[in-house]
Amino acid sequence: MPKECRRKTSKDLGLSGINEGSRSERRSAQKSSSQICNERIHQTPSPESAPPTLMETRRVPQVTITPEGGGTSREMQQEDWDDAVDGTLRRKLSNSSISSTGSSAVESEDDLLSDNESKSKGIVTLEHLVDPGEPKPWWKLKTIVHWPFSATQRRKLNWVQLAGHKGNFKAADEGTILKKFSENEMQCFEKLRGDALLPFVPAYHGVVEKDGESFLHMADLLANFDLPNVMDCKMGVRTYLEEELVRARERPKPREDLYRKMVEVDSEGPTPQEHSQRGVTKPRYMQWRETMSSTNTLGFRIEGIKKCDGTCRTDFKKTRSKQDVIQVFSDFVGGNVNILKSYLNRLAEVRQALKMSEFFKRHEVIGSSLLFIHDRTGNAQVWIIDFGKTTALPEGQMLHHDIPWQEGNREDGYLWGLENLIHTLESVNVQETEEETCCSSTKENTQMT
Ligand SMILES: O=P(O)(O)O[C@H]1[C@H](O)[C@@H](OP(=O)(O)O)[C@H](OP(=O)(O)O)[C@@H](OP(=O)(O)O)[C@H]1O
Ligand SMILES: Nc1ncnc2c1ncn2[C@@H]1O[C@H](COP(=O)(O)OP(=O)(O)O)[C@@H](O)[C@H]1O
Repeated sequence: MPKECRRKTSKDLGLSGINEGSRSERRSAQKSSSQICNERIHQTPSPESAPPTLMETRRVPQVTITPEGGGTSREMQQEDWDDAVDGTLRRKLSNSSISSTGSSAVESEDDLLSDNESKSKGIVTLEHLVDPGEPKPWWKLKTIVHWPFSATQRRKLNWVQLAGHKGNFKAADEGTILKKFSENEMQCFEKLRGDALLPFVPAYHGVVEKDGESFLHMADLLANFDLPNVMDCKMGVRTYLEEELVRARERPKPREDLYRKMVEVDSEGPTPQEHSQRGVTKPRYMQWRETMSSTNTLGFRIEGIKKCDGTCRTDFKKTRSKQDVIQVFSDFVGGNVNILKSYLNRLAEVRQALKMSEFFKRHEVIGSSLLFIHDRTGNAQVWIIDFGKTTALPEGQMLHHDIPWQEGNREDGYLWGLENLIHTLESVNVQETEEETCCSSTKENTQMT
C-alpha cells in the first residue's frame, strides 16, 4: 500500500490534548511546542514556586574536578546554550575544550550489537545462576520473599539491555529477572510499595541471595511484548551524585577507562593534562557526557534503542539538539500515530503520578531512566527504572525537580526533563495513515532452554 506522504506533527493530530496542563500554557503563549521547548532553554526563572515547566538552564553550574583536587565552578553562559541548541557546542569549560561534529544518530551505523561483541549494551542472553540440571536447592532467602523457581524453569532468556553494566542481570522465573543487588535500589523499591509511582515501576518481588551474592527480583518489563521496540531515556539534568563530586574533589582518581571512552567519542574531549595522564575523573566524564548529549539542554538523553527488526543502537552520545532527538523518536515510533498517542498518554500519567508521589518529593533521582516499550500489536508502555542512584534527602527536606541545580541543593531537573520530553515527542512527525511498524510475529523475548 502506498504510504501517505503528507506528514503531520502529533499536535496537528490532536495529541497535544493529552498534555492538558501544558497545553493551556502553550495556548496562552500562542507558541508551538517546539518553540516552547527551545525557549525554555533561554527563559529566566520565575520565583521559587515556579511551575515545573520553567527552569533557567543558563544557571546549571559546571563544577569541574581537577586531578589535583579543588573544584572550580562556572555557570553556563547564554552563548553556551545558543551553541547547544543549534547542535554545535563550541564552548570551553574552565579546564577543558569540547567540540562536536553533531549527532551520531546520522553518523554511525556500526552499532548492531550482540552479546558476542565486546560492547556491554544491546541484545543479550541472560543466564540463570546455575546450570539447568543442578539438583540441589541453592537459593538462600534473604528477605520474606519465597523463592519461586523450579529447576525446569531455569532457562536462558533472550533479552535487551540498553544501558547499565554488563552482567548485572540474570534470568529468573518466567516474566521476571534478577538485578544485582544495590542497597539503595532495594530501599527505593521498599519505599515505593505504597507510593503513587508504584504502577509505573517494575513489580518488585524482594531480595534473593546465592553464594553471598544478592539480587533484586523484579518483573521483566519486556515479558508481555511480542518483538518489542525498546528505548531507554535517562532523565534529569545531572547524572552523578553530589557526593561523587565531593569525593572526587577530596580524592581525585583519574580513570583510564573513562578517558578511553571519552577519546573514542571525541579525541579533543580531554584537556592536555588529562591526555598526558591518560585519565579523567568520574564527575568530569559524567559532565562531559551531559554536555555532549541533551542532558544539560533538555533534561533527558537517549541511551539506547532496540527495534523489532533486531537492530540495536547505543551510539547516541552526541545526540543533543532537539531536532536530532525528534528524528530519533520519529524513527523509533515508525510513524505510528497510535503508538505515539499511547506514549504521550502514559507520560502524562507518569507526570501526574510524580507530582503526587511522596517518594519523589523526598528523593534525589539520579541516573534513572524511562523505558519505552511498544510492539506491533499497539501495546505501548513507559516505565520508570533504575533507582541505583536515587537517594533519600534528610528528614524534612524536599525537592522541586524543576529548578536549576546548584551544588548543595540536590535538584535533579527530572520534572523539567519530563516536560521537555513530552514536548519533544509532541513535535514528532507522524504519517496520517499508519505505517506498518515492522516485524514478523515470532516471540522474541522468550525463555530458551
Ligand atoms: O554511559 P557511559 O558513557 O558508558 O557511562 C557510564 C554510565 O554513566 C553509567 O550509568 P548507568 O549505569 O546509569 O548507565 C555509570 O554507572 P553508575 O550508574 O554506576 O554511575 C558509569 O560509571 P562507572 O560504572 O563508574 O564507570 C559510566 O561510566
Ligand atoms: N525490569 C526491567 N525489565 C526489562 N528491561 C529492563 C528492566 N530493568 C532494566 N532493564 C534493561 O536493562 C537496562 C539497564 O537497566 P538499569 O536498571 O539502568 O541498569 P544499571 O543499574 O546497571 O544502570 C535498561 O536500559 C533496560 O534495557
